[in-house]
Amino acid sequence: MSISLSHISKSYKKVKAVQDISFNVNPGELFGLIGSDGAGKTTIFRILTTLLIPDEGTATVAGFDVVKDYKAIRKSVGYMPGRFSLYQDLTVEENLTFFATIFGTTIEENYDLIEDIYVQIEPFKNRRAGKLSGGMKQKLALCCALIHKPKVLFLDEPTTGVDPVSRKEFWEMLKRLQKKEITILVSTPYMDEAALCDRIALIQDGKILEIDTPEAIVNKFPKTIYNVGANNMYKLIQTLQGYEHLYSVFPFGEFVHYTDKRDSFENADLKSYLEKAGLTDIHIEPTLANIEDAFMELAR
Ligand SMILES: Nc1ncnc2c1ncn2[C@@H]1O[C@H](COP(=O)(O)OP(=O)(O)OP(=O)(O)O)[C@@H](O)[C@H]1O
Repeated sequence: MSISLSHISKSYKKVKAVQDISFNVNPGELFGLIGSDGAGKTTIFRILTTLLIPDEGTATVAGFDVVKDYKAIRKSVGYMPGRFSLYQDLTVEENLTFFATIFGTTIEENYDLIEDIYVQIEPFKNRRAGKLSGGMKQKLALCCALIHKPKVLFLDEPTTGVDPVSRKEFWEMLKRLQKKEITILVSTPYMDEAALCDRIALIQDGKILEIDTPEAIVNKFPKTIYNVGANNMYKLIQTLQGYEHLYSVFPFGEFVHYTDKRDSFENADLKSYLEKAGLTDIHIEPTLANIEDAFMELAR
């Protein structure tokens, strides 16, 4: 097992940040921690990277105990924290040299691991990190986390605040790194990114709601979902919330995702209810559940 947590809990005074968390990550796996702000993701990362001691439970990374073997872990892992991992006043090249030096290595020694990513920021190697775009900062931070060839890579919300094109490129980079036998634990609040992981843990209020492959989590969704659209989205949601057969309704792009309490749902019933409320251009059709639907259902 590359990462193993067993009944980990941590509180900050009265705030129970994580409660009784257990999961394992297999060698070479790309494992996602999926949850919104305050779910406890950063606390888990800080425990696994030995920056925080858990109140209860045990955890190992690359076979080392996070409390007893903290020095060995620090040498074996790469950590890209959500914010502030770069020295803003140092240039791109100086940041990378700094991280290589503190790990007793050089850029040349492990260049093959970062080459794909570094070539994209090399034209700006003399620019200060503080003057880079979000996407470039993220690539540099990833290079810095990789420069000592870690066995396990921790990426805490690496794509938050990054544009959609850079996000896509970033995930393609992670897939390539995975082929180089690096185990990756990544957190994200973006549900579309969850589908790109081998397995995910859905986390809310410091507790795990579910752990499985993204496909299995979606397949377990217990109800048929309908895409419902109409001329006025706000009024549509309000009207649906007043419908006696409603089970759930969530906005989803140009439609809402609607589920019904009944086993035998009739399109026509819902359509006439919406028409009576004055809505027009009504559209109702079954659709497939996604991770966000599964998350909402588990969080109910
Ligand atoms: N140093 C601290 N002191 C007090 N409370 C804290 C501290 N750090 C985190 N918390 C609280 O613990 C809970 C979990 O926070 P954590 O940062 O682990 O979540 P997160 O999922 O990483 O979210 P975010 O993306 O907002 O960092 C939150 O309620 C947060 O407010």
